[in-house]
Amino acid sequence: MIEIDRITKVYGSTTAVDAVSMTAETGTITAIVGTSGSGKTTLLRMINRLVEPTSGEVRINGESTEAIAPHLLRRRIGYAIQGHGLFPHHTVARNIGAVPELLGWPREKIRSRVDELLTLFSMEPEAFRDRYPADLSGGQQQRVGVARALASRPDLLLMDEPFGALDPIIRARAQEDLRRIQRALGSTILLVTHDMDEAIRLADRIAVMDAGRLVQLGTPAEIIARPATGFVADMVGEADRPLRLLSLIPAAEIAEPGPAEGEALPAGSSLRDALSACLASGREAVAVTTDDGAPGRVTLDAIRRRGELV
Ligand SMILES: Nc1ncnc2c1ncn2[C@@H]1O[C@H](COP(=O)(O)OP(=O)(O)OP(=O)(O)O)[C@@H](O)[C@H]1O
Repeated sequence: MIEIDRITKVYGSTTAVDAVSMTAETGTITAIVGTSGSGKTTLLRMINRLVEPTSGEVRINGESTEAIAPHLLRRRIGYAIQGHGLFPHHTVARNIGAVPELLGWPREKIRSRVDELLTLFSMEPEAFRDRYPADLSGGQQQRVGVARALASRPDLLLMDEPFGALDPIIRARAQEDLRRIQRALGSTILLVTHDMDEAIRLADRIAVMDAGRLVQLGTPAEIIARPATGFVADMVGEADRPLRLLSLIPAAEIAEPGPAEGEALPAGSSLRDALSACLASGREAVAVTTDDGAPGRVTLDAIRRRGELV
């Protein structure tokens, strides 16, 4: 578990981060969201002590980070940033193996870890391990950057706008990959983003920052349905709130028995997908497959009721 306890950073007359407290459970993704200058990056960098806090404390599995030398701490905490920060003159394998090498892992163990991570990221080890960053696409470089941050099985992975430089299609794929890999490895991730859609898609919990303060911490559904302040409501986007809520609810959850015309929605579709399918086909209901595999349907009326915010 990660515990952040009244952490504060003051620069001259600016309080960049103002007594922020929050916890993140092991094996979860927490997204830190806020407008530019709200203190997200400063908060993240105080966790691995790239920025020294003015006051307050961070504990990782009960151990205060103050008690650990910063260079040792950073070997235990992965860090992935926008634009990946790969070493250009090192191969993919050396980039991914950089921290295990510092930790003195045996060569064979590093090699098998590199191959395991490349495979997890859908990059054939034979084809990629000896390439240099310049010979990869932007999306591949980004995957190698995240693989490097995960290589030593860190207690925690910090990510600062990791997908910021990617185009929307590659970005959506990178988000799906991250979620899949995070589940497979059970990693604990704190991720900074200014993109509320990204936070909603990826995070178990969202922390909203405004002017250095934490203004709300909750699940995506809580943040959308009950924004704590006008600022949070603005971040979610007033007009988009019902659609965003629908995107979090599986269609199977409100499926009812009965026939519907057309092909069934793929398993795992959300109510937003169901709404879209109804609108596109001009039908009042769409066929879905329920969790127990039986045929069912979701009606426009049911979607409308579920999307109400009051
Ligand atoms: N080294 C520094 N010296 C002085 N002020 C700083 C320093 N680093 C950050 N700040 C100030 O602290 C505040 C928070 O900055 P921070 O970079 O944490 O915000 P952010 O939410 O990550 O913004 P962005 O999304 O634009 O990266 C800003 O007002 C910034 O100008």
